[in-house]
Amino acid sequence: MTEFDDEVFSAALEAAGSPVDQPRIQRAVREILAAIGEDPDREGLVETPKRVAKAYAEFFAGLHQDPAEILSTTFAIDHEELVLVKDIPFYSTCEHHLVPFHGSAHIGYIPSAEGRVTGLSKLARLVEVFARRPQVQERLTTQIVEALMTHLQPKGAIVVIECEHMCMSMRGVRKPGAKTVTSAVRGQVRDPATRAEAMSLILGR
Ligand SMILES: Nc1nc2c(ncn2[C@@H]2O[C@H](COP(=O)(O)OP(=O)(O)OP(=O)(O)O)[C@@H](O)[C@H]2O)c(=O)[nH]1
Ligand SMILES: [Zn+2]
Repeated sequence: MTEFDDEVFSAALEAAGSPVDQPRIQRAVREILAAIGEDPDREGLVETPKRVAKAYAEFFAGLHQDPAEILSTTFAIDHEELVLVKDIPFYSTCEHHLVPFHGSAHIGYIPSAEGRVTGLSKLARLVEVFARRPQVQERLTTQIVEALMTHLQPKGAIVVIECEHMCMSMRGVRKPGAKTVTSAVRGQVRDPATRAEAMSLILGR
């Protein structure tokens, strides 16, 4: 967790009066500790249910945030071609195993005919809204591109996400380092030349 994430999400949770039921999570975590054969009352674990509840409120804060609000700030700029923010790092939680998957998102769009664009940071915030939920990578990718299309009404958009899934690294098949890449492309970015330009900008390190 970077300092940036900590700062942004603690502030967001406080402001929103987090609707995550932390006492309920605490009770469940205490049960899990007992179920694995640990002593939930030993010194090192006594505060753990509280810490986990707080962490879960942060991991799943996106369930209570509205993408429309994030993309509501737009301004007109005379730019009719691709705008791309790449290498946006993020952490999400696999909905099958409740362990992290993490990696980078790359988001591009071609502004609407009126040249309405949003602030670049809003694209990174959009990733956080959908990543901070129980997720699968394909849905995360689609939700981001659909939110862009709905709320910015651009001529087209592309989202590419590259992740390592801890459920494939630390358990199960145990293949650390394996990367999953997903993409979703809409509107004019589907045009082969535009799509190729976007992909070369994304992949050119
Ligand atoms: N398509 C997709 N699959 C995912 C994602 N995250 C986790 N999975 C997969 O979800 C599947 C769940 O499979 P199950 O057979 O129900 O669960 P499991 O017995 O824990 O599976 P293993 O991981 O193979 O041990 C696994 O193959 C995971 O790799 C994701 O974001 N997208
Ligand atoms: Zn998983």
